[in-house]
Amino acid sequence: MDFLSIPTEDKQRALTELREIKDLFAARNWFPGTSGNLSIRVGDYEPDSFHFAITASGKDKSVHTPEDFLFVDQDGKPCETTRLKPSAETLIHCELYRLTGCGAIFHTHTVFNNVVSEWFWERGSIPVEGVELIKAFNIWDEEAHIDIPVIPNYADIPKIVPEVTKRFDPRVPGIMLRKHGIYAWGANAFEAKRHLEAFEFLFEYVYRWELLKQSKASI
Ligand SMILES: CSC[C@@H](O)[C@@H](O)C(=O)COP(=O)(O)O
Ligand SMILES: [Zn+2]
Repeated sequence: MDFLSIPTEDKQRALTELREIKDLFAARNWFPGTSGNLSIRVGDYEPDSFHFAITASGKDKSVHTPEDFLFVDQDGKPCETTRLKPSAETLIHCELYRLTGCGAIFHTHTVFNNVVSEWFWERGSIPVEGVELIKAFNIWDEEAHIDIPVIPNYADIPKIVPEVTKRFDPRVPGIMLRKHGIYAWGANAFEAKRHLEAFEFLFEYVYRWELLKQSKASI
């Protein structure tokens, strides 16, 4: 599908949703120091042809400006003439859309996600055992176990892309970049938000549980 044939109302709706999510997460301090990025796909999806709205790079995500978002294609190239630069991490969004066909991707840096990614770095994934909120990922087994993949955080973003491809797990709608942040996705903004919130809850749970286990072991 050609970008110009996507209805204007669909593009406007995506921008409004992005603005609302941006406000909400900014209020939770989920974008410290201009970190984080958000995207919502518009129009039809084919693995080699799709479009999405994404946050412009380096912006303070706690304020509104007319230059907060732009539209890019499956290669991360702007769809319209603009002086805005898409997020430096746009290629990670491109790869996640390609792999999943999802409708929205949200990325945040928090202290809890950073700390647990480092704590479990050598293991290659963050284990979560039997916590109720795993159900937010549509995993309904009793006492479910999940492993949230942790991948290296290279300065060169294109180098991260094959790591995403390699470690992507269709059962778990998120990937953690070591000491960097979580990428969570979903069929639409509602689902991606639910997934991101569940990941952040689980990271805090894991952090606190690990700490408790350590203090018990040292008594
Ligand atoms: C300013 S630290 C965070 C960045 O390096 C990056 O990881 C990030 O999440 C935001 O980059 P951006 O280009 O604004 O989308
Ligand atoms: Zn980041």
